[in-house]
Amino acid sequence: MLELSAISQVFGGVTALKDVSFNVARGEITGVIGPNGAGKTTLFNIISGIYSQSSGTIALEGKDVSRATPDRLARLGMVRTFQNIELFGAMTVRENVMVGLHSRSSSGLLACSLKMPWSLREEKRIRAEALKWLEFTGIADLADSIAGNLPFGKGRLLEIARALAVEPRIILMDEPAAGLNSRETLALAQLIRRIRDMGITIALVEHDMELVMDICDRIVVLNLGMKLAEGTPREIQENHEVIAAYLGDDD
Ligand SMILES: Nc1ncnc2c1ncn2[C@@H]1O[C@H](COP(=O)(O)OP(=O)(O)OP(=O)(O)O)[C@@H](O)[C@H]1O
Repeated sequence: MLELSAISQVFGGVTALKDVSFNVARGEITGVIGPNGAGKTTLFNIISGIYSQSSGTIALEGKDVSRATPDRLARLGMVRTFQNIELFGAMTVRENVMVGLHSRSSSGLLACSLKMPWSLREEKRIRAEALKWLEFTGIADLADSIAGNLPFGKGRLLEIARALAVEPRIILMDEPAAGLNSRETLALAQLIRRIRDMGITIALVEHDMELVMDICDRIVVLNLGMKLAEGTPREIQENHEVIAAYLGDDD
């Protein structure tokens, strides 16, 4: 689904990533883990088109997307969520999801805001579609609440609902469990599995080891900017180099 080949990133004199290669398999949950400063965020910013890597290539479903912008990646079916949730705080929960749907609709945001007759029908369809994704993520009862007033955990679910609404083929999740309590983290694990079971590929960066070991089909471990190991959760848990890297981490 997603192929990374020899990705390197140098910031000034600092090598943040060196020759990192791995594949994210279609229909699987792939976790990227590693001690602080390992290069996880940098790698995610490169994959999602926010940074342009110093060298190396990226292919999405066989298409070269090495220098693709986030917009182009979204058109090709790749979306991401952020560690620091990015929502339209003054809009309602439902409107936040509708924004993504409008960007794909035929009548567009302008026609809808002018309330053109054909766009009213489209608007109704989009409202219903948005509600469907709020139901899927379990926050439909909050549809008319102002997004900026949501508790953090619900905000994260809204961000995921908005990402799903554009019907991506792959979702990148940047620390989806950050800031969640243990009950919310368990619910998130179930939600992520349900997304995978719909056939959507998932790649995530995450610090919560229990969550990663629980939900990931495969795990890639970065350390000091390099790929240290790759395998099933069990293989990673038993890998001595991985254990040593984490014991050396004072996180
Ligand atoms: N914009 C930047 N400019 C300079 N150096 C950077 C930049 N971004 C990251 N780095 C450096 O690259 C290395 C990898 O950082 P990165 O944030 O990707 O690690 P990480 O694995 O995400 O860490 P954490 O788990 O703490 O979030 C670090 O040494 C960091 O200081």
